[in-house]
Amino acid sequence: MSQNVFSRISGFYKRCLEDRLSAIEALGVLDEDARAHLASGGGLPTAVADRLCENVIATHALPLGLALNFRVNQRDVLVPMAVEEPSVIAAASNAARMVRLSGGFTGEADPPIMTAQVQLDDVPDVDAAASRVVAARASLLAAGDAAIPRMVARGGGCRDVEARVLSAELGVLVVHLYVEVGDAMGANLVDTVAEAVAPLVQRIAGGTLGLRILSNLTVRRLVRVTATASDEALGGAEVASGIARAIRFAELDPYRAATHNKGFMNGLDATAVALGQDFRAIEAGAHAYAAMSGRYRPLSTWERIPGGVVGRAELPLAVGTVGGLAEVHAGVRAALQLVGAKSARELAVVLASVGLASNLAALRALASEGIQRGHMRLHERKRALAAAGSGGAAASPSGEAKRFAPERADGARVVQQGEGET
Ligand SMILES: CC(C)(COP(=O)([O-])OP(=O)([O-])OC[C@H]1O[C@@H](n2cnc3c(N)ncnc32)[C@H](O)[C@@H]1OP(=O)([O-])[O-])[C@@H](O)C(=O)NCCC(=O)NCCSC(=O)C[C@@](C)(O)CC(=O)[O-]
Ligand SMILES: NC(=O)C1=CN([C@@H]2O[C@H](COP(=O)(O)OP(=O)(O)OC[C@H]3O[C@@H](n4cnc5c(N)ncnc54)[C@H](OP(=O)(O)O)[C@@H]3O)[C@@H](O)[C@H]2O)C=CC1
Repeated sequence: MSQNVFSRISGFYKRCLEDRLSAIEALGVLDEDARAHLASGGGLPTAVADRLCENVIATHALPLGLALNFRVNQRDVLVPMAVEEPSVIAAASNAARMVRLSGGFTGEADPPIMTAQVQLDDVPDVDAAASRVVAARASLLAAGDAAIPRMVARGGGCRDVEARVLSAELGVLVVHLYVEVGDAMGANLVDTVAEAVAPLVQRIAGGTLGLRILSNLTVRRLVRVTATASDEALGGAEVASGIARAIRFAELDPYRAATHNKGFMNGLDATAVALGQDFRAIEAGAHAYAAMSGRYRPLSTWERIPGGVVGRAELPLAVGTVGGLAEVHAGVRAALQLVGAKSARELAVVLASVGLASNLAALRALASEGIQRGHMRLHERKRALAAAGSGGAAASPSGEAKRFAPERADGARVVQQGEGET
């Protein structure tokens, strides 16, 4: 399968659904199963669903769309998003188009190091116990590695030990084991390590054993991305200055920072859902990191530079290209093929870039015309559907829900065959 896609497909949204799918199939990034899955409308067989969680009675669908125009570390990327909110995909595509004119997103992710926590209470002389734990580093790493031999064989495993005294008075000691998890998100692997090393940790430190679980604040698994956009692409110097002023607002005010970060997570979460990632874990880590300085802050900044703005974001991001749903959900497999990330680290950089794009699109709109024109124009289509009732089937003139084509501003239905890519 080819991975040399060209993600700048102008006017993609004006085509009908079948034409969009054909255009993507023609790129050659999907295998036969993924093509068949998407051509059949996606979804999940109930027999598979019945194995994924408990008490299953049906499946519950979301639209799957593609955000376009992304270029990340010199590679064009198609970004699948599973999301119900209108304008999220359009907005990310819009900002990616602007950033692309300045060369695209660049970024790097730390090695995939997860954190296992072991809690001990009532530890006598807790500072001395912490020193003993650190001194026993080699045997703790070996005990952890022994619990995950296949991960060690593929080059991962336990890397470091840290002892944190949370309360000297109460003798609360928490021991961290840092575990490299390859291309997995790693939660189950790390929980295995936490439970395996806990008895040894207790023998070394004393006290009463408590929880043995990963931390979702994966501070040794950060991703950093940056992007620039020119005044011209943004719609003028005033808009660019407005974006930089929006950052000052978010830095000064947690009420604004929460909305800023919601906008940042818009496309990131949608992509994480399409890719079968644990979005609860991603959200927990991102917001905990945003508050790490003691004050809740924006996950991204945009700074004025001559002729434009430069954006930067840093956040913990534990995602995987293997494990979780990757082997069992045909839609997730198709989404992973569309993104084409070769490793968990590469995937993390793509996801953080999507976050920065969502953030830029929202700030550009907020700093210029306001959010409502673009957002509500797309929201209206949903309202029309709701007014027509019965989830869309009744709204389609042919009675065929799948043949839904977007409406242009003039209300005409648009079905364009063979529209050229630019
Ligand atoms: C909505 C747009 C993109 C319209 O923007 P526009 O200026 O009308 O777009 P355009 O016609 O100039 O098209 C530019 C590009 O946008 C994309 N695009 C344009 N229209 C579509 C569409 N229908 N479907 C798919 N893609 C679309 C497409 O890539 C297109 O390129 P082209 O294909 O023409 O070469 C713009 O107004 C925008 O970016 N708005 C931001 C919307 C947004 O952020 N929505 C998120 C929900 S609001 C929220 O939750 C967060 C918030 C706002 O509270 C966060 C915060 O406060 O920070
Ligand atoms: N707080 C949280 O965030 C929690 C999350 N979870 C859930 O845990 C799941 C994620 O855990 P995770 O451990 O990633 O998933 P899995 O349990 O699916 O483990 C990953 C699997 O991938 C296999 N694998 C194959 N190739 C590789 C490779 N190159 N690198 C790494 N692993 C490879 C591993 O094989 P092998 O066994 O041979 O090593 C392992 O079986 C998610 O479903 C999440 O929702 C669970 C508990 C808590």
